[in-house]
Formats: sequence, C-alpha cells, structure tokens
Amino acid sequence: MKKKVLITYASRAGSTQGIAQAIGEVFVRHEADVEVRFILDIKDIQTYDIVIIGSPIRDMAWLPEAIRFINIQQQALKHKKVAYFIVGMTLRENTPENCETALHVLDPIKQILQPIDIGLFAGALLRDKRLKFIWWFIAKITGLPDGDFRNFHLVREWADQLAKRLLQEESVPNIAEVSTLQTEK
Ligand SMILES: Cc1cc2nc3c(=O)[nH]c(=O)nc-3n(C[C@H](O)[C@H](O)[C@H](O)COP(=O)(O)O)c2cc1C
Repeated sequence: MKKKVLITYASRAGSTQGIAQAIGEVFVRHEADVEVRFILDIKDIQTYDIVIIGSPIRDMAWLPEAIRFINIQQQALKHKKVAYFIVGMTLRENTPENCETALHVLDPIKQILQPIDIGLFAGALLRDKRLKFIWWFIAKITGLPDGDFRNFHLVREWADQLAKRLLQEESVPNIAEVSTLQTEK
C-alpha cells in the first residue's frame, strides 16, 4: 500500500510553499500518496505515515505557527516518521556557521522529538504584494538582500534521499520506536 505523506508548511510570502511543493513532487515520483498543505489548515495527522514540516526563519526563529503545530501534535508525531525543513536568507551561503545558527530555530522543540532529517534551504525575499512593506523594510534594515535564492536542485536532491530512506527502507525506526526497543527486555 502507498505510504501517506503530509508535507506541511508555514509561510508568510509564499517561498516556503514553493519548496514544500517541490518536495511533494519528489515523493509523488517515489509513488507516495502525498498532500502538501498549509500548516494552519491541518487539524488531524492520524492518517499519515510520514510528516514533513517546514517553516521560514523570521528574526532568528521559526514561525510561531510551526512551533505551535509541533507542540499540539507532539503525541501523534511520536508515531510517525518526521522530518523538518528550515528556509532562510542566511542559508544562501551554505557555511557551517550559518547552518548551525539556522538549526537553533529548532531549540524550542528539540525536546519533543528527534526528526529523521532536517533540510536547510535558502529562501526568497521579494518586494511583492505577498510581503507587507513593513516586513520587507525590517528585513532590509537587518541586512538581508532582495532576491530568490531558492535552489530547487538541492531541495529535490534532499527530498529524493529522504524518500529513498523513508519509503524504500521499511525499517527506519523513529526515535519513539528506538526508545521502546531499548527499554524492552
Ligand atoms: C521580517 C523578516 C525577518 C527575517 N529574518 C530572517 C532571519 O532571521 N534569518 C534568515 O535566515 N532569514 C530571515 N528572513 C528571510 C526569510 O526566512 C525568507 O525570506 C523566507 O524565504 C521567507 O519565507 P516565506 O516566503 O515562505 O514567508 C527574514 C525575512 C523577513 C521578511
């Protein structure tokens, strides 16, 4: 039977949605049953086998709705294969320092569950109607450049590796399963 995959994203100006869709297309090619949905539209995740959660960074933090989603769904997520992806303008330069800084956005939820993988992707900052002027202005004064720095080749490569791990290897245990295995005598 096809695995059910939810790719859910927080987004304010649309660029993270584009990345979520690209990930979804890769999972479809791997014959998964895929839904790509806005995080605020998801109430119940019981039916999914795999959940991939993404959010852009704003002011060094994941969007609050992404953190809230993981807090609310934490019990259900413990029974799924879970991966995260982080989108940020600082990630346009793929240095170890920038990656480490970006990973700190997960600090508020790191006790909740260990994801199977974390994708780190450059985002986009475009002066268009989806981004309110005030936010664009704040981003500018913090030194972020305009432009679309998303690298869909890297996104697809990450998604392809993840899909191979999660869909083809039946026995990738998640952390909840590992701790059960360790405590079973
Ligand atoms: C107000 C504001 C603050 C931002 N702060 C950060 C930041 O701290 N670190 C970072 O890497 N990118 C930051 N960004 C860039 C966004 O993460 C990037 O533009 C992302 O692609 C936006 O995603 P969205 O189009 O899905 O909303 C910021 C953007 C805005 C508008």
